[in-house]
Formats: sequence, structure tokens, C-alpha cells
Amino acid sequence: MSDSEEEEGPDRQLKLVVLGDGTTGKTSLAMRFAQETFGKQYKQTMGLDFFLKRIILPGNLNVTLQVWDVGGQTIGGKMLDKYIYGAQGILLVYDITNGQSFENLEDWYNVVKKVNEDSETQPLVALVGNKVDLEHMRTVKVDKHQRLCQENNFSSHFVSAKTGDSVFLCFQRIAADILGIKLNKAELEQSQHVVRAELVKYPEEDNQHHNTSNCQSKVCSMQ
Ligand SMILES: Nc1nc2c(ncn2[C@@H]2O[C@H](COP(=O)(O)OP(=O)(O)OP(=O)(O)O)[C@@H](O)[C@H]2O)c(=O)[nH]1
Repeated sequence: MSDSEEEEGPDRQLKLVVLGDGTTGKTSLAMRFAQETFGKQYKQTMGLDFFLKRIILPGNLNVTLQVWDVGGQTIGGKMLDKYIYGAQGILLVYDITNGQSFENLEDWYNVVKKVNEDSETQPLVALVGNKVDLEHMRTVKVDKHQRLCQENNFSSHFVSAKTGDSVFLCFQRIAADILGIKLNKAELEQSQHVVRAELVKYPEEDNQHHNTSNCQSKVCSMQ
């Protein structure tokens, strides 16, 4: 074995399937994780999209995450079972501002259970509340989320695909849990994404207006 091989260690592949209602932000989450981008424009996923991302877990373990981003409209369709089959991890995603998307996770989870009913190994299931940047519009109480996790032994995550808040951490924790690796506090903190505030740029003439006496509250806004 060469030095570089020794340093890098063996590669592992994990299949993670992202499920949940349309517009909860599944594609945005996968794109934020795999490509560090976010698009405000909604484009419905027809069927399935794939994303690949290689991460390194403690012990120099290289893990390639295959993220299967399943369109919200596939529930009840013929292909869904096939997409879920063989997954080591399932992300059940809802939008914290949309109560129905939380309630509907029961249907998604029922499909997961059905697909795995004869399987010896069960996938790890993560409950992911997305859009925490819209905390002021939250309709799904944190208590409800925690209860569902406890009742079903789900791992618990709150993220924002928009700001990137806790997105890498979410995937890293899921991969580590599947592989039975413990992340220490420093590793967890390192993965916490610093939330970036966007500066609102006013047109030139507006700037003059804002540079007057009451400018303090208007020049810099956070979105
Ligand atoms: N504010 C906010 N908007 C988000 C966030 N994540 C996604 N969105 C927006 O929500 C809309 C839907 O996002 P998608 O990622 O396409 O949702 P999806 O779950 O993949 O939808 P389907 O393809 O229909 O299953 C888009 O307009 C996104 O820009 C988030 O964290 N915060």
C-alpha cells in the first residue's frame, strides 16, 4: 500500500434518500450540501435527482454520500419503493412553516417501513425541519418534532438550506451515526455553518436618502 493510500484510508459509500412533501426544500438541501449553492427559484423535481459528496469522518474515513433527492410528487407512485430500497439513511424533510408537510411525513415513513419490512438491517431515519431562517413563521412546534423523534427513534435536525445553517452538520451526523462513529464536540462545532447575512444594496439615489440622519436603522438590513 502506498503512503497516500495509507493516509486516506478506505472509501465507504452510503445511500441517503431524501423524502418529504413538495416545496419542503429537499433539492435545496441536497444542493446546499453537495454544491454549496442555493436557488430561490422553485423547480419541481420530476422523479429523482442525484448528488454525490465525499466527506472525511474522524479516523481518516472517506465516505462518499450518494444523496437521492426524491420529488415530492412521487408518493403513491410505482417508483418510490425502488428509490428507497437499499438506503442506509432516510431524511424525512418538512418545512417548519408548513404544518401539513409535518403531518404528511407519516405517509412517507409508512412507505419506508413497508419497503424495509423483510430486511434484517433497518435504515437510520433522520427528522429534518428545514427553513429555520423563517423561524418567525414557524407553525410546527419544536416539542412536536422532538416527540416524533423519541417515539420513532429518529435522529433530530433543524437546518436552513437557504443560509446553510447546520446543513453539513446534519449530513455528517447521519453518516457518522450509520457507521457507528462518535463525533466529538470540537468536530461537531467545526461543522456548524456560520450564518451569513446578506447586505441589501440600495440603488444609488436611495443611498443618499438613507445616508441622512435616520440612516442607522435603514442602511444595513439582514434578510
Ligand atoms: N426561506 C427558505 N426557503 C427555502 C429553503 N429551502 C428551500 N427553500 C425554497 O423553497 C422552495 C422549494 O424548494 P425545493 O428545494 O425545490 O423543494 P423540494 O422539496 O425539492 O420540492 P419538490 O421538487 O416539489 O419535491 C424554493 O423556492 C426554495 O428556494 C430554506 O431553508 N429557507
